[in-house]
Amino acid sequence: MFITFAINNWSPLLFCTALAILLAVWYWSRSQFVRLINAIPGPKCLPFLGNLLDLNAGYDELFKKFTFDWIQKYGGMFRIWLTFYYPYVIIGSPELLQPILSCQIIGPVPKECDPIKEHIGDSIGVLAGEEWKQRRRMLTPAFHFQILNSFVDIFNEKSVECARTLDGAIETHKDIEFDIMPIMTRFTLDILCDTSMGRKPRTDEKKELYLKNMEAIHRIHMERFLKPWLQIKWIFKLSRLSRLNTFHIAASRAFYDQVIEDRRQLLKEEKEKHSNQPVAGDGVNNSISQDNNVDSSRKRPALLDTLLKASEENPNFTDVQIRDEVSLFMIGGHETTAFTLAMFFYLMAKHPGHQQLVVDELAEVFGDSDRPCTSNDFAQLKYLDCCIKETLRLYPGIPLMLRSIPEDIQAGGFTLPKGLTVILNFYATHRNPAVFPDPESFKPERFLPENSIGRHPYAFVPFSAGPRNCIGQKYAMYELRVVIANFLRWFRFSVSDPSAPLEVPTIAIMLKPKNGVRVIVSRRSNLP
Ligand code: HEM
Repeated sequence: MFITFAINNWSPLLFCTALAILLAVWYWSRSQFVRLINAIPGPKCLPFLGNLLDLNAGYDELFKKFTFDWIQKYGGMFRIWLTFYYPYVIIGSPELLQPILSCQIIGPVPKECDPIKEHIGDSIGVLAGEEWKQRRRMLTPAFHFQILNSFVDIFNEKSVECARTLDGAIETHKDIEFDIMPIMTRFTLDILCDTSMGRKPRTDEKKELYLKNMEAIHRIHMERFLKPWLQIKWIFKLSRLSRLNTFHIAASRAFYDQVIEDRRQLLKEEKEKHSNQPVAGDGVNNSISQDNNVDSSRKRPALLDTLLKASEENPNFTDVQIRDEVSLFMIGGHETTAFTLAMFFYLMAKHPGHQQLVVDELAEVFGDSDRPCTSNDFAQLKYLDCCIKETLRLYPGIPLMLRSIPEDIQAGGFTLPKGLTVILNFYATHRNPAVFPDPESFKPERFLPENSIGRHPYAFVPFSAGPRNCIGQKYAMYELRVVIANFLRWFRFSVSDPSAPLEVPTIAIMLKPKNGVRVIVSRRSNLP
């Protein structure tokens, strides 16, 4: 009786609500925005659900559809609908990437990045427009080549330390494959802490804790990407994941705060010491670098100094903003390089002929000397550079990038309307057979100058391209060259079955090896 009463009394209201929703959907579906998106080819959509059922396939299946099946079927660009309301356009060809990446208007990051924002706050990675420009201008000097040159010593010192760790692993595993990814991750975190923050994290325990927090945060982000309802803030807040997220973010922030406090304290002490001496040029960095009585790690200008100096000059640049930048540098700067190093050694192990060519080149440059690698050697390490590029082509650490279209953009005869979220697929772009024939094969020769003539400038974009490209690109290349030049002089990498197909990594915001990066490591020569 109650139900009959409710239906009788509420049915006009229900009817009107349903009609209003249908009208809104009809109006929306006829809007210019939707018509422009639907002009782009893509898989068939169901009413209201769009491609939701196609997408309910797990990361690996979805990544395959985005990278191979649909990109090939629809010719480098396709659209999908998450229900009738959320469209995405996936782009995987150089010609179509160019107008988006080269756009001079730096738009806001898409709403899908909100979960990441909770961690990296208002750092350069999420700023837009004038704010982004100012921050980029402020941070760029931190990557000046003189500063990068001063980091080469750290790359060399840390290489020796990591080589000792690898020696221990060789001893334990004795000619059997083992996963080098954890060793590379700790190694690049150590390097980043020394170069960016000017002091390594106090204990291995703190480092381990930090890495565990990062892993947990990544897992939570990925779960939120795959489950659209978890992107609705209030629903997420009710979930157990939200409490875990808050816990892990707070723990990683405590780590960053400690690093910042340590460096600030050190700078203060140095400044006090120098208060009676004249200071030339750029205050903070020089006051440290001119002191010959302090140990070398204290003398080096750290990337963090740029931020601390900016906060001294501009009180609007707050401690929270410094911490946000530190968090982005820490995330963007060590996992990407760790993954690239591990995949490089894996590819060398799979291709002993190519490994030998790099070793021969190193012998030409270094002879029998065990001297450290310097930036003056880089120009001669041509084949090594080709191998690094081929590794980044096959395994770009950041395979997919989300961008919000800041103004209507023409691409491939279609209009991408302002406000649309596009997914730039670097993984697919790097596997375009028209640009890179036999794309799944490791062929470093593709990057020899004579074989690169006429290649589209957006065909190889592991560090993205255009105004918002990776600010740490040169830093990463310096680090990769020095570490590889050292390790391939000291170690030999191999696998038990070179004919097995190449590893297909999974995606967890960045690329991630599914079963670790398993290689056999043996000694080639003594450490210096
Ligand atoms: C192999 C190593 C690396 C790869 C493949 C890589 C890749 C990328 C890519 C694709 C982007 C663009 C992301 C976007 O716009 O959404 C980016 C941005 C960025 N990267 Fe890297 N990166 C690497 C190393 C580094 C290092 C070593 C640092 C710092 C020390 C760094 C710091 C940053 C920062 C701060 C941004 C944001 C730039 C901005 O928004 O203006 N990266 N990186």
